[in-house]
Amino acid sequence: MSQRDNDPITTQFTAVSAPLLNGPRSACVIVIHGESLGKRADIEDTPVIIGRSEEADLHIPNKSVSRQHCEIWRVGDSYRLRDLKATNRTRVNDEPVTEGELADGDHITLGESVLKFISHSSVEARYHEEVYQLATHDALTELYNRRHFIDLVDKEIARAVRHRRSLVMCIIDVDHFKPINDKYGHIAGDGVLRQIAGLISSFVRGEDVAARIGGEEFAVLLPESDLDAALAFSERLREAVELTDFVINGEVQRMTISIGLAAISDARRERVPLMHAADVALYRAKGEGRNRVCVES
Ligand SMILES: Nc1nc2c(ncn2[C@@H]2O[C@H](COP(=O)(O)OP(=O)(O)OP(=O)(O)O)[C@@H](O)[C@H]2O)c(=O)[nH]1
Repeated sequence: MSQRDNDPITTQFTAVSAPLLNGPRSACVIVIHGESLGKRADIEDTPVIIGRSEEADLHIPNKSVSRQHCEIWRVGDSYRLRDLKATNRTRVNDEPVTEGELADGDHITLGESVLKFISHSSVEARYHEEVYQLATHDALTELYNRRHFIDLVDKEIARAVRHRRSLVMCIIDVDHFKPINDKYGHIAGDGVLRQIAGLISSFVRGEDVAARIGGEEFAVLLPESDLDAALAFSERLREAVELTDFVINGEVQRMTISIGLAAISDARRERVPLMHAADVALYRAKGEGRNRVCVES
């Protein structure tokens, strides 16, 4: 170490770390106040619709926001906003607008929510992205957390019902997990949960939504899957966990999971009955001996 390194008044050179440079490259809008805080939409080649509708590109589920409140699109190097005849007219920097060009840092007010327009990659955009990541993901497994999963399930159910598409909920619970904690400790238990989450991630497709919804409970929502496809997915995952060597403190342990499945139907067009049905199936899988997949028809 040189003298300079020890000098408390010398500023040390710091290379800008990669994550800071890898922030969003396009313009984006970020919710900075109100419902959906931290949510972001990038504005690329297609217009971005912001509103309360579950199908809006940036979905803000608050009554003060119209179903389709405003849209933002790119024209060459500039970005424009148009109010979509919202009940609470869109305001930019507190002025009501019908249509106009946006400038970096503009505040867009939609009812009780405030969004910020950021025209290019910036440290601030990265900061908001990290806040959003923390708010929506489970720190241990990096899967979605329960709260965000619930938001996404509501959105996917609305879409499936509207387009008359199938959708299946899988609830996954680790079998006899408590003895692992008791024998090896909580930190080793966390490692097992991370490994199981990794297996779940490796089995899901791009449109599937995987989350950790409780201590040793996970869920996967399979849009556009019927029960046969969901059953095949669940069996593959169950078998992969069963065949995995979990090395804990140098000892090989085998683990199993139980899975409950339920598809949307006329009686299950909302999240609560759908998740309840998958839970009933999971409970049956546990009761019938664990390490199995059960379906609630
Ligand atoms: N390591 C770790 N353990 C957790 C976490 N969250 C919950 N647990 C533990 O998960 C265990 C769940 O135990 P139980 O609900 O009795 O279930 P189980 O032993 O898996 O038994 P079955 O589900 O009936 O097969 C408890 O020991 C909890 O302390 C966590 O974040 N990390």
